[in-house]
Amino acid sequence: MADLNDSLALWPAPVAPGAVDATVTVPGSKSVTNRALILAALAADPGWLRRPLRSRDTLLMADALRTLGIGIEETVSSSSSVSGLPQGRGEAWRVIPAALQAPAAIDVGNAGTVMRFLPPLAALADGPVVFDGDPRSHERPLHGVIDALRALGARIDDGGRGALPMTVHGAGTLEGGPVEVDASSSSQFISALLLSGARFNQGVEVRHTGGPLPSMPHIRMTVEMLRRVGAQVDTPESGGEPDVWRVTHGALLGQDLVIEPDLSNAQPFLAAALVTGGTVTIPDWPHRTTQPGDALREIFTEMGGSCTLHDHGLTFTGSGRVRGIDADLSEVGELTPGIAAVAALAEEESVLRGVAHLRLHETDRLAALTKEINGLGGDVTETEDGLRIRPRPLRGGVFHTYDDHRLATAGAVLGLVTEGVQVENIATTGKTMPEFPELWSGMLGSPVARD
Ligand SMILES: O=C(O)C1=C[C@@H](OP(=O)(O)O)[C@@H](O)[C@H](O)C1
Ligand SMILES: C=C(OP(=O)(O)O)C(=O)O
Repeated sequence: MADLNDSLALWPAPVAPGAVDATVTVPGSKSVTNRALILAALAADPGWLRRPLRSRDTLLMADALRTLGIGIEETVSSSSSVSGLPQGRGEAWRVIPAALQAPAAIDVGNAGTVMRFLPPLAALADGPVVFDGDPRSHERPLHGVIDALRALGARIDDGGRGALPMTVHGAGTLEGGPVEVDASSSSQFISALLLSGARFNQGVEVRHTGGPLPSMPHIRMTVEMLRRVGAQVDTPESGGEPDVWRVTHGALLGQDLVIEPDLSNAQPFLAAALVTGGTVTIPDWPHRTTQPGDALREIFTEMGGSCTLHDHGLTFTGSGRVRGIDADLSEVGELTPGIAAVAALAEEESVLRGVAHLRLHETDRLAALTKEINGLGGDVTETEDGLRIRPRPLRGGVFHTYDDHRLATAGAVLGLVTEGVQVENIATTGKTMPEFPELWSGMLGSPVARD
């Protein structure tokens, strides 16, 4: 698969001149921003998103909602309107809900959140909504959303593929009610149905059937954000049945929400501290959060660092030693590429488990990490549900990224301590962090390296 991409630009990954020592302000969370946009669009009154992430995935979501008739106005708000926000960082989106318009055509790019969270909302529009995206979006699982919406009363034309492209024939309302979904290939099936569920006539009761459900923190994020806008949500954790989530029909409130920094996008910077024996501070690290990236405090501590959560953020310090890890990453799958990069630089073997579903992410992440780390001289083997990584001295070479932002940042981490790593298409980080090259150079105290 690498050869197809060889024509894309190569980015010479900078080698760290020594232990890094930096403060890195990470942009807003993709997962929180795209949930907040959906909830604001479905609310009974206007709302605000402060410090939203502006990246390919969130701009696709905002554009799609605009196409459906939702007003989204961008403003640069002054610090006075949000207490505690420094001047100049207060960009905000004002979201003005409206009746959902169709016909409409939506580009999902390769954003799981867009391709899965929007179809339930489109079923509430009055007419056909066509969904399409990058070639990879046709391969990513969507059957859970399609089958569930059909069972809840929607008409969907997917040519029998159970995947994109497809047309959701919105009827203005959706009956809703109980539905079974096998969400073992993506937690986003559950989140998608819950996010719009309060607007279905009977609400929604989603029962997961099938193998282990990945990415539980992301489902908790959905539940918590729904409750914040006034939805009544029953969950296994609140005394309900295992694997069953229920959202009661009702109006959602417009809210004023400050988006947390994206802790999964903080990962490469924390990894930089770990592999160089340096220190990185991430301002505004939340003291309580549902983001899976919060698990990095524990995971990277086990891998050799230490951290302090203080009033201004998180400070993470590497010890100069990088330890191997044996970890079940099913709850935090999106952290796997970054953990794999660190593991390739460790002193002992690592085994990463519980992440078979990563084969269906932006790319087949297990195959891509194996091929690319081994291409630099590493020793990675794919297991049934993850990776076995035996550290070996690495050498320079091209690190292909397969349009996967997290492969690109993983390559940058390897390049910090390996001369001559060239990351192909660093611009693919624009999916969730367009400013990655600048932030990386800034962390290293050097001018911006551009592809
Ligand atoms: O709901 C979300 O915002 C996400 C859920 C997870 O998806 P999967 O459960 O498909 O892994 C995660 O990997 C993705 O990056 C974001
Ligand atoms: C899997 C990811 O994204 P998506 O929302 O497209 O599923 C990711 O960001 O690691």
